[in-house]
Amino acid sequence: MDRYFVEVGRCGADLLRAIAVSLGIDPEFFAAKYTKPLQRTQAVYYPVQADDRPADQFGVAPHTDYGCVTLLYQDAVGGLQVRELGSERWVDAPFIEGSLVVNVGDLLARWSNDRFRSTLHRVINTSGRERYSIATFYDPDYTARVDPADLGVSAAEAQYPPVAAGDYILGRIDASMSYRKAAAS
Ligand SMILES: O=C(O)CCC(=O)C(=O)O
Ligand SMILES: [Fe+2]
Repeated sequence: MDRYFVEVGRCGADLLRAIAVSLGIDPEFFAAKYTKPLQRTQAVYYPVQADDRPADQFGVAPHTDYGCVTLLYQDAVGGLQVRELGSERWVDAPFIEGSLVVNVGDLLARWSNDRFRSTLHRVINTSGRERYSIATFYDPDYTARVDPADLGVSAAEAQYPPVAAGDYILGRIDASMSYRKAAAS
């Protein structure tokens, strides 16, 4: 797992170079924002879900990830679905040997002024088998300034003010926790 953590982080850094090139900015732009990245790599276990489960029972309920990019390794069981933009359609993201699924998160959407859009996704494991995945949230330094202007967004176009990456991500985590607490009380 230690080795996976390091290698998947390298993969995330390469991916961000490609994203920088696609935005027409310095390929090393993100490297300077990832000197002590907020990288969380976690294994997730999904028990078997019954065929007659309630409609609101998910392995993971529909959500977007909070940060910049998520690199997901999944096993061959399947169950990950992504929502097609502009439609109500859930599309399977099946296991492909030797591949990682990449999700754009809300912070990259914000940074790029929505040129990159975050991907709504969910997991429903109706395979009858247990499922495992390893999700890596590859996010910038806590103090990295996330300013759309640095990604070539003009002041007139910018929809989001600058924010520190860690403040944004922690704010989102706190909000989801208080929502859960409120729902439980
Ligand atoms: O395990 C998966 O396939 C997805 C996990 C996920 O979406 C998440 O942890 O944010
Ligand atoms: Fe996710």
